[in-house]
Amino acid sequence: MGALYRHSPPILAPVLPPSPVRFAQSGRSGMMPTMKLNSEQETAAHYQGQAQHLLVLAGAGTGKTRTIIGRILFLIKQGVPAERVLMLTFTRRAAKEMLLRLNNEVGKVAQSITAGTFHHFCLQVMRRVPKAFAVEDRTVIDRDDAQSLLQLIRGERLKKGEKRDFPKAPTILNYISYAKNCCLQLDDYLAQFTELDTGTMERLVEIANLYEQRKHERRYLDYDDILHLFVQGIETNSKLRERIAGLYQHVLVDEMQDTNPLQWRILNALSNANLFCVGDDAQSIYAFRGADFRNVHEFEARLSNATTLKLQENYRSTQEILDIANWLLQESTISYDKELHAHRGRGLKPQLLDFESKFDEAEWIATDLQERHEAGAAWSDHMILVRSAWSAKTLEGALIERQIPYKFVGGTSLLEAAHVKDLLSLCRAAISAYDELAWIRYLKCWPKIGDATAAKIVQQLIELDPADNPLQVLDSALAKREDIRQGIALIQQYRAEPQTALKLGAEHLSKALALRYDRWDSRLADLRLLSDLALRYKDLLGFVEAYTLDPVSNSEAEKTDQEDCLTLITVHSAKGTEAPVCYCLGVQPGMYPHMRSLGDKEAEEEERRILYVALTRAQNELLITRSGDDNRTQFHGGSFVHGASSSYFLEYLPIELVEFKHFGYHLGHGGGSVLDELLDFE
Ligand SMILES: Nc1ncnc2c1ncn2[C@@H]1O[C@H](COP(=O)(O)OP(=O)(O)OP(=O)(O)O)[C@@H](O)[C@H]1O
Repeated sequence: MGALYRHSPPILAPVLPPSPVRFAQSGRSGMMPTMKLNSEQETAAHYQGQAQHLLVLAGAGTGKTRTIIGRILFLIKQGVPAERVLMLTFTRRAAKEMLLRLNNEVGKVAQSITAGTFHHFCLQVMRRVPKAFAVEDRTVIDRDDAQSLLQLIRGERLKKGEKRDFPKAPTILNYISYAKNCCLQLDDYLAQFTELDTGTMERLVEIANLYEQRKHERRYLDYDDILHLFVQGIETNSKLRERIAGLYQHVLVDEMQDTNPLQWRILNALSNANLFCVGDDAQSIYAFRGADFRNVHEFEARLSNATTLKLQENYRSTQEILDIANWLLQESTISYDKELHAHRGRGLKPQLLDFESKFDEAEWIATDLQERHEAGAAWSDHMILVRSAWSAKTLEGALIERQIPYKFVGGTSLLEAAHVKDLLSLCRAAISAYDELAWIRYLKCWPKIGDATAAKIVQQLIELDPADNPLQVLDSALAKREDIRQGIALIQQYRAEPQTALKLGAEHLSKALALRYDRWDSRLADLRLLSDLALRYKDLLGFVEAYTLDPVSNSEAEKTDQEDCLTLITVHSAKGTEAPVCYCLGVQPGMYPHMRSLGDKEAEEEERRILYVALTRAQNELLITRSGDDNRTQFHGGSFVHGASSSYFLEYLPIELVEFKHFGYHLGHGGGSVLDELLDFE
């Protein structure tokens, strides 16, 4: 248990409403509070019309989360047992937040709802009936491990001369993953979407087949296998499908625009239930993972008895902020058919700020933040949106220099840190004798164990009968290494108490790792944090799987301890978030759209949607900053002109939509140039 949030303990005490309403036919006693919905939201949340399936097509900030929660509250009020409700979200964080809000509204009954990502849900089902899906004893591996395995096979199969120009392991994994999520055969996918020559394609398919075989032998499941095997299981076994589909009366899906064709097949299999899918086609930004927003556009055509409702009233932002977002979508060749209206009315014009260099840009933002804070604003009222962790480096430098507290969301995940992976390897090795990657990593943590010894032991482990304990192998092959044996024995003993297992495992590994890593004390603190996160899990496998599927970022894990701080966030992590003051950093040519997508119309469109997500996070103030620190970019009549990027999204931005300032290098912070007065010269 544990990957989903079904039986987690109540996180917040239930808040009782002023005017109690009894549950209708559920037989439960309890209070039913009212949550304010506008008429569009209410029409969707309280829908009782003819259609069985509902698509709620909603713009940014129009209350999608509120509407899904409103729907669940309504269903419970109508007597639908909470355990018959399945809620599928895009991230674990979203599921957790929604359950918290439901918990606040209806108390403990919320814990009976099944909620999580598609991957969590499928894995949870497969763990209940492993034989039916042929996933007994299979360990989930993350992308890093999947890459290591592919790299191993690539190294074995390719001759020396071949290696240099052949696609690398991460690229091969992307191909395999994309083809699986889009339900395509790998060779068809390669022929259709890549320009590889026939020979390379054949070798690649051969390597991919070996990868599948090796995963099978080592009893691994990679992320895509989870969905793939689930779909295979339910589509080939009608009894199984009926049993699973029969569990739920209502299936609610958040961020529908980011579902892929494989996920669509899962929804299709569950469509005996009533589907309630919420999405925004203008926020579809995961095409690189196979997301297909036709799942939204073709919803009614693909399902019989389906209808669409719209939410267009935005509660987050002022009209000036929405005007620029609306303009951005209108410029597209795709018809998003969306015009956001601000419920809050008018406010401040967004600012478009040009800097000579990214250093000026970072300095200016840091100063601006400091001034706002000194004037009484909380740090947490501010959010800075960036394309990638890398593009935020200069800004981070400026924040650190001025001691501005911030948390980074979307950065390196805690589970990607080497020492954390070491501890998880110990856990995985103790759980499965066949987990080659985990065993090699764990064994090599210890002094005097190199590749050759580790490989020898792994070979013996792989030949072990499933009923045997791997400790037998250690006893004979490493008789004198009590340190190595003890780690495995400890974890095996505490498998049902993950928090204790991780705590004792970390202490035990300290003996080996303290010599290996610098700043061991701070690394040990990460390991303790991991053990704290395991508190609400009932078994170690559940914990390891949940966090392998959706790694927690350092900053997310620390969030509870952080007091007031600003948020630095990648746009891909920013969906569903908002802040009174938002800075969109680096919105210059070459970034929106990104250089690498130029010329590919679909990819450029996705870049437009990324910018749309970024702009629509702001509640009161939006500051769009850009810097032209390379010589290819020059200031020219209100917008940048960039040789390689005529499709720059803000190239023809109507100047009246923003308050424009250009900060010359010599001007410093706080002033535009008198030359700006020439900007409206026709
Ligand atoms: N009916 C309402 N009355 C008051 N405030 C509302 C209402 N509906 C939504 N809001 C507020 O509007 C903001 C945006 O809502 P929410 O985050 O649910 O939107 P969303 O559609 O999921 O946005 P996005 O997809 O852009 O992340 C939140 O602060 C929410 O509390």
